Formats: sequence, structure tokens, C-alpha cells
Amino acid sequence: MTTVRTDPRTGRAGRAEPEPGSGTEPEPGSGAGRTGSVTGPAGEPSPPPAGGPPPGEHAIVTRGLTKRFRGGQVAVDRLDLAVPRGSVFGFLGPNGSGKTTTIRMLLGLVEPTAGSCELLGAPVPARAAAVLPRVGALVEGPAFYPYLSGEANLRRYDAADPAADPRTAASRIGLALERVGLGAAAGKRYRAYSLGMRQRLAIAAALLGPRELLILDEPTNGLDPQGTREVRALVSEIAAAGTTVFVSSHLLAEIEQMCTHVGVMRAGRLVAAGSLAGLRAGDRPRIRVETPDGAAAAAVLEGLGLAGVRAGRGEAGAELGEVPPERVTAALVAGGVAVRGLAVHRPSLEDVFVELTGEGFDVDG
Ligand SMILES: Nc1ncnc2c1ncn2[C@@H]1O[C@H](COP(=O)(O)OP(=O)(O)OP(=O)(O)O)[C@@H](O)[C@H]1O
Repeated sequence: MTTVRTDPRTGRAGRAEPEPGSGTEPEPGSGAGRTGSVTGPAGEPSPPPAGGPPPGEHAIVTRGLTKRFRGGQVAVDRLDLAVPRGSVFGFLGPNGSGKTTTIRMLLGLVEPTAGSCELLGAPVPARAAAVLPRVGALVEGPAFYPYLSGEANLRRYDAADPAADPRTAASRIGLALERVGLGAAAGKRYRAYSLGMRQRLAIAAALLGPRELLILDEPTNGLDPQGTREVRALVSEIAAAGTTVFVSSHLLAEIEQMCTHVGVMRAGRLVAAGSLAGLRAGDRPRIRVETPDGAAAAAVLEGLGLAGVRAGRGEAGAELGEVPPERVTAALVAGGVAVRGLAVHRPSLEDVFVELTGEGFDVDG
């Protein structure tokens, strides 16, 4: 069973922690694993928000989920979320947009002010004890002992879970280490691990047992590019093996590279959600013509029935729609327009999100 600690500075609920005992303090900074191996009965599945897949097809559903902290700050504001089973769902938003608070409510670590949430069809917190053993979680504030090996650290995590059978601990730990690619480094001390290895160990702690859902809060935060790649690859492998992954990030590039679905948060509200493919389908490619006669080019574009025609100095542009670019080129030439250059520009996902949210994202990764 996971132990929950409250941060005396913030009053925020904390994470599972192994009992101290080595004489050295655990090192913060890489992740926390929710432990547990008992599979409890799930609650009755309930209908997803209107228009979504049928009941049972969502790993996470929230309805009107709201958290108002003492002092009046609304961290999460009437959140309706539906995370399809089998998806890698990117929970994207700038710092302070309410991602961690949402995850804490999902895990029963913070009590919602209003609304409800379900994990794997079971209401949380009402049925948290039954459902959380099927959910692995990595939420900020991890602690591992630097002088202990990765394996020994996991043994401590496992031993702290009263629901975990000690007789099967060795195979459980071995399997978790193998799954995150740390089998060969199992005996190495934690302090000798790279950043990526540390984070993979944290994910291993969240995988001590069969999980149907894995919730990761900013798992690449603070990692170097190599560590980031490792975690990204690991998330894809875990998802390919059938676990739904819910991963938060403030980095669009992260989400774009590892997720199938995305929900975008801004100031506590969900401002966009759907499959990446669906969001991209809304992209409207534009054609841009470089020409000394922008007005003449614009007239040709209008003549072709293109929308959003604009003429500028030395250029003209329009939404391309279904018209093939070669038809535009031919029409421009036939219309006597001197074409110096022609390009088709498809808006990036960032352009789409900026349009939806009115805000940019850190895309450096
Ligand atoms: N215990 C708390 N008491 C008061 N306000 C809080 C508390 N926890 C979070 N907040 C506030 O709620 C808002 C959302 O914070 P949250 O940590 O959920 O955002 P986030 O999107 O996860 O951002 P970050 O990645 O920076 O953690 C912020 O304005 C934050 O300051």
C-alpha cells in the first residue's frame, strides 16, 4: 500500500516512500512508484462524456472535476476528460495550468472541491483501494537511496507495500527492472546511474505488478536529451505491451513524439482534446506565392475559389483546401503572373495549439 506524505510547506500530499534504514537519506529527483499487487474488483463502469466511446473504453473519465485551494485559487476548473483505453494520452499545458493537481485528484491524493473522476471504471476516491493496485504512478518528489543498487531500492519499495507477496518479490522486481531495460544494471548503485537510468528506475517502481494504467507526471523533466529519449522509448514500449499511459508535460515536442491523444490545459481548463490525428486533420495548409505582383496573384487564387486569400508586398497567399498545388501553379502562369517562388505550408501542431489556446509552448524539448 502506498504511504502518502504531506509536504509541510505546501500542504500538498506527497508520494510513496521507502522506510529509511540505510543511514543515508534517499535522493530526490527521479520519480515515485505507487506500489501494490492486489487486483481488486473494479466499480461499475459509467457512461463517458457525450459523444465518446461506449462505457469501459476509457481508462480515465472526469466530470466537472474542480479543485479550489484554500485562499481561493482554482487550480482545476470543471475538467471533463476522457482517456481512451490503449492510448498514450499527453496531458499538455504550461507550468501552473493544473496538470499535477489533476493527477493528484486522480490518484486520490487530493480531494476534489467538485466533480468526479473514475479510473478503470471505478470511482476515486470511493474505490481507490480496489483500483489503485492496477494503476502505476510516477508523481513528483521521488526518493531513492544513492548507496543502494537499483534492485535494492526496488526491494524497499516492494517491501513497503503490504499487498505485495514477499515470496514473489524477486521475480516481480526482476521483471520490472527488465521492462525498463535495467536488468544488466540492477546491481549498480543508484548514484552511478545516469539521469535516464534514474528515471527508468522510478518507472520500474511504478511497474511493480501488472498495471492497466500508468500515470506519469512530467517524466522527462530535468532529463538530458539522452535520458529524454530513453524515457520516451520506454513509454512507447509500455504502451505497445497494452498499458494505457497518461503522461503530463509542458513540452509540446514531447507529447507530439510519444502520444496518440492529447488534452491541452490552460489556467485549469481543458481547452482542446482529441487524437493527434484528429487535431492535425484540422490543419489547413496554405499556399504562398512569391511574386512582384501580389494583387494579380491574389486575383488568380480567388479565381480558383481558394479561401483566406491575402496579398502582400511581393507575395500572395491562400488556404489551399483540396486544390492541388500544381493546378495553382498552372493558373498563375496562365494568368501571366511572374512566379518567383511557391511553397505549401502546413501549420505545425504548435500553430494549431497556439490558435486553440492563444498561448505558445516550450518546444525545445
Ligand atoms: N497546495 C496548493 N495550495 C495552493 N495552490 C496550489 C497548491 N498546489 C497547486 N497550487 C496552484 O494551483 C495551480 C496549478 O498547479 P499545478 O501544480 O497543478 O500545475 P501544473 O500544470 O502541474 O504545473 P507545474 O508543472 O508547474 O507543477 C498553480 O497556480 C499552483 O500554484
